[in-house]
Amino acid sequence: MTLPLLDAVCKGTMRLYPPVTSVNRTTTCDTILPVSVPIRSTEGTLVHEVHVPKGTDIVVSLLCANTNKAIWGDDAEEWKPERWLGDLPQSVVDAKLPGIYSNMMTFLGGSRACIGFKFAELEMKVVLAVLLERFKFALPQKDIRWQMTIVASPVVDGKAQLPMNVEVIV
Ligand code: HEM
Repeated sequence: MTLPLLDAVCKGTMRLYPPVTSVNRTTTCDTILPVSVPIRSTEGTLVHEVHVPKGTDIVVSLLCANTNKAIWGDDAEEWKPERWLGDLPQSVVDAKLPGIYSNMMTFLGGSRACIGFKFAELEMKVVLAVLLERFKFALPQKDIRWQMTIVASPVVDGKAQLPMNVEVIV
C-alpha cells in the first residue's frame, strides 16, 4: 500500500525539524573544502575553496542544509509536505546534497550516515498510522518554541516539553 500523504508529511517534518540538527567533526589531515557558491572575502576577492588545517573542529549544520533558501526556495522555512507530492524543484535536484534520505541531510550521508534510517522511517509511519486512526491531536494555546540545539526539542516556559490535547475517536 502506498500512502503518499503520510510519506510527504514525514519528509516535510524531517526536513524542517531534523532531530539531530548538526554533527561535529575534527579533520585528521589538512583539507581543502570546496564551497558551493563563491564567497567574497574581507579583501574583496572571491573565495572558491577553504583551506582547513589538520585538527580543526568543524560543525556541520544539517538544519542549515535542509533549510537553505538557494536550494529549497524562499519558503524554505515553511512546513509544506506537498513539496513531496509532485516533482521536487530542479534546484533541489541540482544541489546533489549527499544525504541518504530524500535530498536532505537529516540522516547524514557518507560512510557514517545513520544506519537506522529505514527503521526510523518505518517506525514513524506505523506509529502515526496507528495513532491517527484512534486519536485526535490538537496543540494547546501555548507558546511552543523549537530549541534547535544539537538535539532539537520543543520548549514551553523554558522547559523541554510538548503539551498536546488528545481525544479518543469513537
Ligand atoms: C528520526 C530518527 C533518527 C535520526 C534523525 C537519526 C540521525 C542520525 C545522524 C544524523 C547520524 C550521524 C551522527 C554522526 O555521525 O555524528 C546517525 C548515526 C547513527 N544512527 Fe541514527 N537517526 C535516527 C534513528 C536511528 C535509529 C532508529 C537507529 C537504530 C535502530 C539509528 C542508529 C544509528 C547509528 C548506529 C549511527 C552511527 C553510525 C556510524 O557512526 O557509523 N538511528 N543517526
